[in-house]
Amino acid sequence: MSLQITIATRESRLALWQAEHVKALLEARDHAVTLLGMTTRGDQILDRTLSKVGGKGLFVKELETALEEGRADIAVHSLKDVPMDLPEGFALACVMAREDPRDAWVSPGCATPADLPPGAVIGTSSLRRTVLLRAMLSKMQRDDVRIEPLRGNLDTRLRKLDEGQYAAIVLAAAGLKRLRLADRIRHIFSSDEMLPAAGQGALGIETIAARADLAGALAPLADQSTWLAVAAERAVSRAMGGSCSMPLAAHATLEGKRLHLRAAWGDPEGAPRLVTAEGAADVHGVDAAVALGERVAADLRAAGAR
Ligand SMILES: NCc1[nH]cc(CCC(=O)O)c1CC(=O)O
Repeated sequence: MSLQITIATRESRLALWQAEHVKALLEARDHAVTLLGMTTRGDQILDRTLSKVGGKGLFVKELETALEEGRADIAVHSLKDVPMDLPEGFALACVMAREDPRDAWVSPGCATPADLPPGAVIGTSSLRRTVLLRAMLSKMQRDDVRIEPLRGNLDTRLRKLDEGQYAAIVLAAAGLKRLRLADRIRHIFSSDEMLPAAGQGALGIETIAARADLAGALAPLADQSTWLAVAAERAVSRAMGGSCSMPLAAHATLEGKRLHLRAAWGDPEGAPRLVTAEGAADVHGVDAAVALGERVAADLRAAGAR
């Protein structure tokens, strides 16, 4: 059955690309789709790091209000920005196939961190990237390198790099690839070098939980392997306190039915060291993926993560 579907979306270039992507997929199945663009608190606060102003919920609240008031039917999110527990009455109806989950190094002058000149400044505001970079730089005996805050949408961050405020910045490869900015990438960190954030690279579609009428339209967009991987990753985050503003990485990969999960935590104020944990399990459903995530989180805590 063909439906009339309105998509609530933020208005950054990346958010609009993602909403247009979902629109095209739904239109290909004969649904009539309209976009409802909106500005969120998270888009307006550009001068402070997100963890200090309330975290990622800031990017989804206004979209949820539009769903609640019936102004939109679905909201498209970068899954990384979606809180571990949605407010009562909302559901993550669909997780789509993941883009590249890794982090990218963007720098006009330095092919990798090893090329950084003395005293160089790297830009990032993510606590996860900060603790992972600190650990990496410490191993390289590069305590001279500074890591400084970098906020704003992708274009803003690239502009600040081009203006010379930073020697390099670290961004999600997925966002750069979606906006055809992959030519800016000098190096993609392997997950051994820099473990990705829970949900990085995946898109999630949120609805009011009661909207069973949308299930048929959304089912063809869902990707079961991504769903299992991100369920495990998000279970680590939830078990570690649920906050998205944690210096925490969690990344899972599926080989057949075998789900491998790794997690890392670093103390932003402490020594530049990482606490890590990993595990694997045969998964036939989301419960086993979540159980693996909880087990790895318990190991991470036992190893000293807070
Ligand atoms: N926090 C902002 C955000 N949310 C999702 C992405 C990238 C795309 C993705 O992970 O799907 C980004 C930009 C970045 O981290 O560089």
